[in-house]
Amino acid sequence: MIEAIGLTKRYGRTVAVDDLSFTVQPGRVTGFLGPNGAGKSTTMRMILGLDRPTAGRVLIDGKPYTELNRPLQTVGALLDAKWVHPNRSARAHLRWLAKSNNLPGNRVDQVLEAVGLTQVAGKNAGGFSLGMSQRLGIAAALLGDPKVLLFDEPVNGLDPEGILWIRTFMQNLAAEGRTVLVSSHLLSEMAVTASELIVIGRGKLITQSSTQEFIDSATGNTVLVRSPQLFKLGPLLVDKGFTVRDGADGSFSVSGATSDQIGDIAAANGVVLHELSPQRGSLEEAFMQLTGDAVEYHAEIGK
Ligand SMILES: Nc1ncnc2c1ncn2[C@@H]1O[C@H](COP(=O)(O)OP(=O)(O)OP(=O)(O)O)[C@@H](O)[C@H]1O
Repeated sequence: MIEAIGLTKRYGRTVAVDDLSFTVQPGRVTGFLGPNGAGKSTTMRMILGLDRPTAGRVLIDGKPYTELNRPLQTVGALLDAKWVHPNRSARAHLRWLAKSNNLPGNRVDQVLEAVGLTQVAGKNAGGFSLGMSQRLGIAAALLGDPKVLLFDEPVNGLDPEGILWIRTFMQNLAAEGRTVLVSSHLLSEMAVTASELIVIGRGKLITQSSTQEFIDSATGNTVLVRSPQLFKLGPLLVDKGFTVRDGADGSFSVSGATSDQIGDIAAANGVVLHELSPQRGSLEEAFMQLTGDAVEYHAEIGK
């Protein structure tokens, strides 16, 4: 478990992290979301003892990182995947890491296998694609078999196959009972990866909730309805107290009703439906609304 309590970091006059409190539970993937500059990386660095909080604290299984007896066996992190000696093979890189951290050498082949790099373990890591480098970074994070794992923007720049691989891998790590915290500024990716979300903006907590709750509160319940008999259906829906708005191409947008309710009313009144679709597309918009004021740099239109 990770616990941040009033965590604060100032760089001169910049408040990168501002009185942030949250908990990250084991057994699930927790997404750490926020626009660029929100303070995600700074928070992760403080969790890992790479930066000192100006105020507050952050604990891993009840202790600050600097007080952990076996840090690499407690927490593993993927911060910058390109951090590897270019002329060293993947296996040599991991052996060196294992040796310098007093970790058993037999873990190297286990973690190479776990991330699917066994076949290329003898090749120079400098020639690895971004996806392979990410896998090597994850292998390094897993060397100490830690119960807590942090991933900072792990899918940035990856192709769809690489994204899917990392997503599944993180979910499997959580299913093993580990604590998995993954930062991203991509809400749509987090929506399918994480079951819990911590959303920050300008260093402050905006919300911590389950992903489902976040999506439900973000999207509301608007349903798009297309029918050649909208003139008949519209008044029926209004009578039931639902709000009906004209949409594009002669469609309706209905608020306050589920698609089941609308379908039932249509069927009971012999109304033909051509489309009945719950609108979930506004997830990114909801994220923008929530974090909009918290974006550090807005693009200046017209420049
Ligand atoms: N070493 C530093 N010195 C001064 N300011 C810093 C330093 N590190 C971060 N900041 C500032 O702190 C704020 C938060 O930055 P941080 O990198 O933690 O955000 P982030 O959410 O990880 O953003 P991104 O998604 O762009 O990586 C920004 O205003 C940034 O400019």
